[in-house]
Amino acid sequence: MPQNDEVDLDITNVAHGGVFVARHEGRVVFVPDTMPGERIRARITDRTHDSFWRADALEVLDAAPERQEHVWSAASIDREPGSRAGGAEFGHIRLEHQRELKRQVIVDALQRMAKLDRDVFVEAVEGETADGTGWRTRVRLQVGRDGTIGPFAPRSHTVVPVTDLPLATELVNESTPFGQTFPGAESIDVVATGTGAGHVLVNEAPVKRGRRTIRPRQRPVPIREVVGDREFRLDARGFWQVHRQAAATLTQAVQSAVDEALFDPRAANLDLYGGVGLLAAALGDRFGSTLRITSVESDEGATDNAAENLAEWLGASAVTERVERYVRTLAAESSAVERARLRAATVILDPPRSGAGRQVVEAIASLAPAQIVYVACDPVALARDLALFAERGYPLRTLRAFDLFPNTHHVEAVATLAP
Ligand SMILES: C[S@@+](CC[C@H](N)C(=O)[O-])C[C@H]1O[C@@H](n2cnc3c(N)ncnc32)[C@H](O)[C@@H]1O
Repeated sequence: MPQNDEVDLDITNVAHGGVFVARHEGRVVFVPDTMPGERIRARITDRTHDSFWRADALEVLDAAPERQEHVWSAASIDREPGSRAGGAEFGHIRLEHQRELKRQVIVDALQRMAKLDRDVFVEAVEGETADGTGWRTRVRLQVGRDGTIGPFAPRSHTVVPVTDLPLATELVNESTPFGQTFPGAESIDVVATGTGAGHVLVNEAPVKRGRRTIRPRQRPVPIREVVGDREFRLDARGFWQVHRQAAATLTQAVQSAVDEALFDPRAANLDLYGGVGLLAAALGDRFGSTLRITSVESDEGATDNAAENLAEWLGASAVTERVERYVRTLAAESSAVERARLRAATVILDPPRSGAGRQVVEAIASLAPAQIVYVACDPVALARDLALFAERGYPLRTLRAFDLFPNTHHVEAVATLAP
């Protein structure tokens, strides 16, 4: 019989964030490591919210037909919840069904937040492995008090030592110093480039000086990545798409998301949250040498690299600025000529997980561009921003989704918006 906080739960739905939904005593309970259609034994771990509780899955009583042995034994439900490795929340679900659940999360977010009845197909990337392993080119491992490295257990700061990283590429696994300790460090990043170089970067812990917390300055580690025939320079610690096929997949997706009829290479095109210029280059490769585009990014090192990566387009430039501020200034201070160029523009938008938000959406919409291509790594933030854009005259035209993060709950989407 279940004891104390232990309950038997029927799992009915998938929720955003890698957890699943059950009901208990009239409340929603969020549980990881299970899936819809299962009956599980769970332990309630968090009763602090009125509207929902959280629980850990302890044992599967009735398994769904889509359950498989976890692709990463370190994350298996056979382990105590606190010693399961985080970062592979869907690894116990067959890959096809993971995509179906991601589809449901997107469709649900669009319905709830944007009042849109829209289906979407979650596409596998070209050359994906049968079990969705071997794709991560970048991994951050946390360092425990004793210097041990590993991922955190989900929703905790407990480091789980591991001996392999199945989601990562072979080169990441070969480069990872499993079993070594890094006393005093906060984390290590293992980066394997598409050009075949493996890097281990040690991130020193921040130091306290009085009330201030000072992050040690890290020297840049220049690396190269290749997409098709094009080479990109970047810092190993800087942003780069994580799946070995992600940069190529998003390059093609953005190229085909742009409506040629609405595209003007000489307009004041924008690549917002531009990183090292990947998506500006995607437009340059599709629309040619006359392309005019400004890539806007808050990280100065990335912008320096973007300027070099985009050097072959005379009309391309890279600006270090927060997007909120950049678009607000454009909206407030552009001359009549600049405004006309902005009205003809295509705006690419690839924000971090939190999305663009109201301020950025309002400023972009007030520029009245010809079209917007929104690249999103969070379906809920995307749906919220789509609602804001639709209210301002930019309804959703096309939507594609890509499984760029197999065996995790994450999913990427590319949307085109136009009046
Ligand atoms: C999802 S990445 C996209 C990068 C690039 N489009 C690519 O595909 O490689 C988001 C980028 O936005 C930058 N960023 C985050 N918040 C920002 C902000 N408020 N303003 C400008 N850039 C920001 C990050 O440094 C990061 O490079």
